Amino acid sequence: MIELRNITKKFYQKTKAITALSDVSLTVPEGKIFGVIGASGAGKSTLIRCVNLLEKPTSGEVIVAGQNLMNLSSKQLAKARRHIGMIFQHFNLLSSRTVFENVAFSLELDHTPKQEIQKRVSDLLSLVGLDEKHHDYPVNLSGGQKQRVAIARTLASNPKVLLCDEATSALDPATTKSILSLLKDINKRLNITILLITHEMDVVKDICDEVAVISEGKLIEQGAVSEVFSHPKTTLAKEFIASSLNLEIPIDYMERLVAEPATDKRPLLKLEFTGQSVDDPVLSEVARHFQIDSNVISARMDYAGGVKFGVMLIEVFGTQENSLRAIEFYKNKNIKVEVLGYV
Ligand SMILES: Nc1ncnc2c1ncn2[C@@H]1O[C@H](COP(=O)(O)OP(=O)(O)OP(=O)(O)O)[C@@H](O)[C@H]1O
Repeated sequence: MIELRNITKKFYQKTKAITALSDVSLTVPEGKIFGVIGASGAGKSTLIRCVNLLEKPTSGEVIVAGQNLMNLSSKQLAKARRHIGMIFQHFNLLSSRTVFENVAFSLELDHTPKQEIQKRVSDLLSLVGLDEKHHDYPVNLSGGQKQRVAIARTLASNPKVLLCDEATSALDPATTKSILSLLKDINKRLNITILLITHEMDVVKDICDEVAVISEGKLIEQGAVSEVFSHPKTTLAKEFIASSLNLEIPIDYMERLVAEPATDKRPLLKLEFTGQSVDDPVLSEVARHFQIDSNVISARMDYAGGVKFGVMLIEVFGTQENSLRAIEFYKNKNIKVEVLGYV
């Protein structure tokens, strides 16, 4: 549904050329959700803006729904863009129009009959969960509600493709979840292909089928989410995965933590489960084999694309010799073990 072929984008500032994208190629199959993740300045916004030619690539091809957008006249491009919806981090609603009028805007421009507009907008507002808000103005809505209006507005023109430019970055975690689940729902129900850019691995984990990692204008890794989570090849992909598994040592453990073993102290271990870790009941196996008891201090286990991964802090009770054997056992199961200290 979306194909970028060898896209390069250069910006020129006086005599200086900045290469924002360098030979980027990606394919998003129909009905899929594809995420592009990268740090600030990596080229994400430029990439997504190239898909509807808000930025014209310096070279390369942009093919959406079988049409090579680079070859179209401006009139043809305007028509093709109607099938490419876009939502933004800061919603971009018209503040002088009500929720209803914002969603109706593109239909009015199209001279859609009034009755039809009434029905279509009501259906869309119902779809995004805003039945009660027809006559409210954007200023009186929460961030999540504003993004729902923006989604309804873009759906009004029956897009085949939805581009999401950091659509949840201005929202709190709970609202982010609800908007992501709305996007997933739209993707499934209306078979709309979604390309999103984000700097948060959680967004990718929650809704994407496929992911590409962008760094300094280049796609350095891409594949199915399960594949990238289970076998990340680049350091950057590993860092993004680790960032979605951030676990901190609780303060009272931190206060007791020392670097060296002592008779009255127990090891505090961090166990990291990746897609390569063996999916066995390891805590109870360690208890049985090595007479080691484990106290789980905190844990964050998750699934992405059918792969279990996560991180766990455990306090280990047992002899020093058995603790070392348990650590070896975990390592043999491809679980990454770090001795954080002794508590
Ligand atoms: N209009 C422009 N003129 C000159 N340079 C630009 C322009 N737009 C982007 N750039 C440069 O291109 C590079 C990529 O920028 P881009 O905004 O695409 O990154 P990003 O990954 O979206 O970053 P962020 O997450 O901070 O928005 C940066 O070095 C940026 O300074």
